[in-house]
Amino acid sequence: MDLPLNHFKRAIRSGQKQIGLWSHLCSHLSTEILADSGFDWLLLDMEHSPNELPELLSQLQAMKGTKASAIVRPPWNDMVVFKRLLDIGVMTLLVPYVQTAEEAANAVAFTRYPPHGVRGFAGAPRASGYGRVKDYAHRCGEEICVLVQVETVLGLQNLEAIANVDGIDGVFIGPGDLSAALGHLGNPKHPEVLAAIDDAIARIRACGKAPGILTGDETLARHYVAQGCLFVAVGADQNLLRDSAQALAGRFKS
Ligand SMILES: O=C(O)C(=O)C[C@H](O)[C@@H](O)CO
Repeated sequence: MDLPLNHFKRAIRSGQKQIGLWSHLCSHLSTEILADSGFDWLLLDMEHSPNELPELLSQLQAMKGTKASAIVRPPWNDMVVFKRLLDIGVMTLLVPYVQTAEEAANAVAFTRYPPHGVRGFAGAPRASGYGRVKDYAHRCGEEICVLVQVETVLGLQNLEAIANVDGIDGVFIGPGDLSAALGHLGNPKHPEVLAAIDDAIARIRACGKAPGILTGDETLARHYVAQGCLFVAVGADQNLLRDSAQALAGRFKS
């Protein structure tokens, strides 16, 4: 068996935009439906959704063979969590709350086997096709993609240092947390936040790395694509479900 290719990593490396959807629902059934809906990637969230390893594994299985790439956001920049996610076959990680180059370098090291990093070795994990991918241990670093999330003032100050860390493939700006950090909690469309995001996108691009973002506002999403964001989440599954369920009920009950 050959090492599986990371289509998302290859796409952002070659400058192709990737449109995604944020997934909070923690369900292999809804993930299976979403994965064949036309999105390039789905973000399976462990930071702000009640996803644990068994649910996540079912969602990865549901996405197998679909056109959408799985990106997993672990709850924290944590070696042990990364090791378990990589073993079950996660190929792309979005690491929250990275503020310094050192934290970015740690995130990369957690995904690489020695001597390039500190990932613990498992004999035949799911990621290696249960041992059928013979060169998995030596080659997996080529396909593993590390995206870091910058969402604080300190992170913005260190943006170039973070983006330039070897092994960092992209930098995602967290508009929600960044707006809070800039004193505009709950208002990611405040002019100061929008200006900071545009500036960050340009700086990430200047480092030759892929910028990414999330917004449910279609006009803003198109603006971010035009600014050069290469991976843009344009909505979230729980909001789609909430809005369409509420609208359907409303049409009959009002
Ligand atoms: O700061 C942000 O914005 C994010 O990190 C995304 C949030 O977690 C959330 O809006 C996802 O629904």
